[in-house]
Amino acid sequence: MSKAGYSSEIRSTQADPRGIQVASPELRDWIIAQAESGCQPADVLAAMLATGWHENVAIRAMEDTLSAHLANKARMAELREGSAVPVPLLAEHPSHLNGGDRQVQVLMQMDAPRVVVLGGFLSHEECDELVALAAKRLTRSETVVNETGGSEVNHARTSDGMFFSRGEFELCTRIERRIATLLNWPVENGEGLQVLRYLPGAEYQAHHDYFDPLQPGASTILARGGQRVGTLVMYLNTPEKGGGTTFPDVGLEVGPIKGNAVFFSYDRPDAATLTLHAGAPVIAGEKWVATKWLRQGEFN
Ligand SMILES: O=C(O)CCC(=O)C(=O)O
Ligand SMILES: [Fe+2]
Repeated sequence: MSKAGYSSEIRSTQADPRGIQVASPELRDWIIAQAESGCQPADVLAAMLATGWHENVAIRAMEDTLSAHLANKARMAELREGSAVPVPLLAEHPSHLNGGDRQVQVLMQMDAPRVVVLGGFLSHEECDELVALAAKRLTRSETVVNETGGSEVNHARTSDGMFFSRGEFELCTRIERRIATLLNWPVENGEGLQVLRYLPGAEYQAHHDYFDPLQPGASTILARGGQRVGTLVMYLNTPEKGGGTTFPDVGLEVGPIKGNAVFFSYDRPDAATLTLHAGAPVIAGEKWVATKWLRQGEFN
C-alpha cells in the first residue's frame, strides 16, 4: 500500500501539563487504520514526524498502540474461533479410558461445560506418595491484616500449596504421561503438578483457571506456553465432609474421592465456557488435591 496519507487527525496532539506530547485517541485510531490498510511502519512514522511529532514520542505511540491493538485482535480471534483443547476419547462411550499404564473409569461426562469425572485415575499408593512428597514443601498462604499491617493465615481464603516441576520425580513423570495419553495432549504442554492441602474451613473460591488476557501481566504469562485450556484436579484423599469441586454455573458438584479426578476444558478465556469452579469449604477432615493445568503450547 502507498505511503501514509497526510491526515489532520494526527496533528491533534494533547499536551499534558508539562508540555509533553501525548497520543490522542484520534491519533491511535489513525495509527491502527494505517496499519490495517497495509502501510509500512516507516511511512506512518514519517507522516507523524512531518506533522511535528518528536521521534521518540511517535515511536512509543506507535509501539503502544499497535501492540495493544494486536493483543486485542488475538483475543477477539480466540473468542471467535476457540482454541484446540485436550480431549479424552469418549465418542463411543467407553466404560474405561486408556491411560497407558492404567485403565481409568469414566464416571460422568457433560458437554457444557466440558467436564469428565474419572474413577481410579491414581492408585491409592500414588496418592499417598504424592502427599508425602508435597507435605514437606507446603507453604502457607497468608493474607495481610489491615489493622496491623501484619499477616496471618486465612483459611476461608485459601489452602496451602506447592508445585513440583515437570518430571521432578519418577512419580511425576508417570502421572504426567498418563494424563498426556488419556487427554491426547503433549506432556510438554503441561505445567508442573500443583498440590494443595485444605484444612477444615479452607476453600478455593469460585474462579476460572484461564488467564484474563486483559490483565496487565497477561502477555508475560501467556508468552510461556500460551493460555490454559484444560484442568485435571486429582483427589489425593477423601475428606469426611465438604471439599467438593463445584461448578456454580450449572449446579454441579464433584465429590472428592481418593484416586478419582475431574477434568474440564475451556477453548477460550471466557466465562461463556461455564468453567467457573470452586473448591467448596472442607467441613470435616482435610482435603488434598493435585492439579494439572494444560497449556496451548509448550510450557518450558
Ligand atoms: O480443590 C478443588 O476442588 C479445585 C482446585 C482448583 O480449582 C484449582 O486448583 O485450580
Ligand atoms: Fe481452578
